[in-house]
Formats: sequence, C-alpha cells, structure tokens
Amino acid sequence: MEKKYIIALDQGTTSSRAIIFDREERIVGTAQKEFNQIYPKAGWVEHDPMEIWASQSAVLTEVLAKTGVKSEEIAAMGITNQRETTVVWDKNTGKPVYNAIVWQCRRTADICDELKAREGLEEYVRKNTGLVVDAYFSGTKVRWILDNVEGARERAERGELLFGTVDTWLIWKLTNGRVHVTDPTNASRTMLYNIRDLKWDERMMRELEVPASMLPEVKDSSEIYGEANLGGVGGKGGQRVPIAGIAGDQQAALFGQACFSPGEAKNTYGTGCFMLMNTGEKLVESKNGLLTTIAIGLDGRVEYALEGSIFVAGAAVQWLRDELKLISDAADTEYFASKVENSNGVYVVPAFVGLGSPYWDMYARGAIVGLTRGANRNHIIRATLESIAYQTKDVLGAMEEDSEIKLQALKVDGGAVKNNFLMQFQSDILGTRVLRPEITETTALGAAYLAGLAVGFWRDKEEISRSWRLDTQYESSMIEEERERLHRGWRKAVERAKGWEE
Ligand SMILES: Nc1ncnc2c1ncn2[C@@H]1O[C@H](COP(=O)(O)OP(=O)(O)O)[C@@H](O)[C@H]1O
Ligand SMILES: O=P(O)(O)OC[C@H](O)CO
Repeated sequence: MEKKYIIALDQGTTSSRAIIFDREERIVGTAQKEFNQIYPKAGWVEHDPMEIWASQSAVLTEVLAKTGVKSEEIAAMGITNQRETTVVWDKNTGKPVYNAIVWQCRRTADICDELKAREGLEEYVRKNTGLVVDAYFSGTKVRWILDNVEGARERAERGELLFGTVDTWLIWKLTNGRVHVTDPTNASRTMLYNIRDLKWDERMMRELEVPASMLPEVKDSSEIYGEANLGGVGGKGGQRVPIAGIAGDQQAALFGQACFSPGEAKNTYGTGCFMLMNTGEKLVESKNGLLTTIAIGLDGRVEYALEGSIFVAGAAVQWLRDELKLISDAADTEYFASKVENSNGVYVVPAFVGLGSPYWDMYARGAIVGLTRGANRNHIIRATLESIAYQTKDVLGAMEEDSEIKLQALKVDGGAVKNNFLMQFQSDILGTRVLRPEITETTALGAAYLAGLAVGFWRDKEEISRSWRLDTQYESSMIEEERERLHRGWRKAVERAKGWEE
C-alpha cells in the first residue's frame, strides 16, 4: 500500500497528542488527551509515567480510528516530548520506580546548592553541558530518585534500572522494551551529556552519582531506532511502522519552523515559553543567562542553539482559569484583556516554579504588584498575558547580546499564539515583527519532518524550507518611550518576586 502519511507523537507537559501529516504537511487528523498533573508539595510537580504512556497510546489509536488512515499507509513515526522530565524504571518488569519528576519540579534545589558549592563545578557544567546548575534539568532528578526511593540505588548499581526522558520511555514502551535510546537534543537537557565531546560525561555521572548502565544510547535525531506495532488487536496482527525521528519539543519546533540557518529563531508559547536561536556548528557560550543546547543531531553531526527557557507562560493562563476562576477558557483572555486600555499599573510575575532565563532564581515565587483600588479582574488577566511578553522580551535581549544578531522578526508557535492580543502586545513590547505561520503545530511537524527525512518521505531541508507559510504578521505600533516605561515597571516587579522562598 502506498505510504502517504507520517505520524507524530507530541508528548507535552499537559497533554499527549498524535497528529497525522500528509506529504504537503497538511494535518489529516489530530487526537489529544490531557493527563493528571500531580503536585505533592509546594513547588513539586510529577506525572504518572504509565498515564503518559496510556494517554499517548490512546491518542495514537484514536487518530487512526477517526481518520480512517491505515497503519500500512504510514511511512514512519516521529516522537517529540516535554524535555528534562525524568523517568526511572525497572528494565525487567517495565515498572517505573517512582512518578516522573517533571521539568518544572523544584524539589532538587538543595542538591543544586550543594553542587554549586563544589569547587569549579558550576563552570564545568556551563562549559561542558551548556546548562546552568538548576533543578530544571534531569541529572539532579535522577539523583533524587536514587537517593529517596528505597532500594533504588542498589538496584541501579546492579544494572537493573533504566533512566529516560519521555522520548526514551515512550520508545521503550512502543518497542516492548527492546530499544533504549535518546537523541542529542534530549541528552543535552540532562546535565549528564557533554555537548562538546558528544557523549555522556564521566565527571557529571560521578558528581551526580548516576551509574552509566542507566543511560540510553544517544542516536541521531533522524534515523530508524526500531519499530512500533500499529493497528493490531489484542497484541496480534497490525503493521510494523519505523520509529524514525526524535527531538525534544523545543528543538522539534525550531526544526518545524525551518530555522535551519544560524541566526534564525523561534519562540514557542505553550505551558512555558522557549526561544531558540540556531547557531549552526558554532557553540555559543552565553554571558547573559541563556543555555547552550543541541539544536539537532543529523548525519552524525550536531548543530547548536542558544535557548531562553521561560518556565511559566500558558500555565499562567491555566492558573487564571483553574485556580482564580477568572475565565472559563484560555481563549477568553483575549476578550477580557482587550476590554481595558492597559493593565492599570498591575504586573503579574508568574514565578510559580522560580524563574528560568535570564534570571535563574530557583527561589523566586509568583507576585501581583501595583494593585490599587481601581484594579479589576481584566487588569489582572491582561497583566498575566503581558507577563508572557515581558519574559520573552528579557530573553530576546539576552539572545541579541550573546549572538550579536539583531532579530528582524520572531517566528512564533504553540498553543497560546492563537491569542491576537498577546501577539500584538508581544510585537509592541519587542519593537520587532512577530510572524505566525499557518501551521502552529510546529513541534509535531518538526518530529514528522525528522521521521520523514529518515525514510525518504521528504527529500531534504531545502524542500522543508519552501513549505513554511505565513498566516499573520504583527507589527509594533508602540512608541519607544512607552515601551521603555512599561518594561521598567516589569523589571521592578521581577525584583520583588526574586528570592522569596530562600
Ligand atoms: N487563546 C489562548 N490564549 C492564551 N493562552 C492560551 C490560549 N490557548 C491556549 N493557551 C495556553 O497554551 C497552553 C497550551 O499550549 P500547548 O502548545 O498545547 O502547550 P504544551 O505543549 O506545553 O502542553 C496552555 O497553557 C494554555 O493555557
Ligand atoms: O511540553 P511543553 O511544550 O510545555 O515544553 C516543555 C519543555 O520541553 C520543557 O523544557
């Protein structure tokens, strides 16, 4: 049967998605399922790995059923995932030894403080892993599991336990425990991977007390890793489909946005907000609070990116909906924010899990400042959306300094870019054009491209570049003095939120 489609699995922080693309990058069908966020203590965030797997395999089945696409028509499958989130499981039973510790989780802040106190280690981490010492990354999360789950360290030392980020966990499940792999984009988020030598870093394994036997094999982001059995009933029948692409969701979005040349950048507005700029084969060290990360691993070589990681963006909108109950749907924020002329001096700093780039403060916590008697719910809603744009502005400023490139336009994607108020305010506060493409599911598209390239479904990056299509362009209409005035207020608000929990 003719191979007409690529399927992408996009395992995000709040939901699992499966999307089928045809050769013209049209979305043929989508299925999506939210899953539980577990908050055992203030600042802690977990997911149940079995629920991640169940929701991901459910949407895979659902998208095939609802589109009528046959598994024989699928050329390959690509995987993209929330990054850093850490799963440790028993390789014999397939059972996780603990819940997945989510990237947002702050429980390892004290381990980070201990690492920072070790002579020269922070510098070593920056130089060799491209990261800062922060609870965000997988390394301290693995260490926490080994230190805190009874018997885990002994079992890990006996070679019985495996570690994986979510890509690794899903591929292990999809291949019935046969394949234990990851790719350089995910490996570069663990604090255990040397982004210069392109291998697991001996010193970091020692410092974090993580046995080498737990770590997956690191393969290219686009190659065949194994096969998944699709479309069978009760474990029988079905079609074997190659799993042929892996990338962390932010790097997948960079690829899906066709940011292939040095200096091209995108910002993805999901739970958090992640801006990545391709720096090609050049590894740029940040002096302004950004990360150096691997953009992609192709044909045995890697390209690098500078990254600004904002921990809370769309999640602040969910907070307005679920905790404050100011809205019933995320999309309502656009209407309410537009009902007021400005935020009336109110600033929301959504530092719910500390602050990432460029501030790096594990102990910051959320704040609403500038309240007066006239402040109403629309101002708070508006200030929440504005906080996403301000955080992005701070990251872009750092990126322009580090890269010495002035960005002419910012390509955007992710769930929150549907919000026209946010996009216009973003352009206003940056003073830069904002470009929203027709396909905003760029994360899934990037994973589809990687899988498609591995099996010859798409020819090369040039073919992909030609497919990028603009939907809307936003241009700034704010005068510089106003931009600076508003931004000064934001910086003051951030100062108030810093170090709160220390
Ligand atoms: N119209 C909207 N305005 C603002 N935020 C939105 C809107 N629609 C969705 N969001 C936010 O976008 C996020 C979902 O985007 P998505 O890319 O699916 O995230 P993720 O991959 O991180 O799970 C949610 O946090 C949600 O609150
Ligand atoms: O799942 P998302 O889209 O919120 O992305 C999460 C990031 O990969 C965390 O680094």
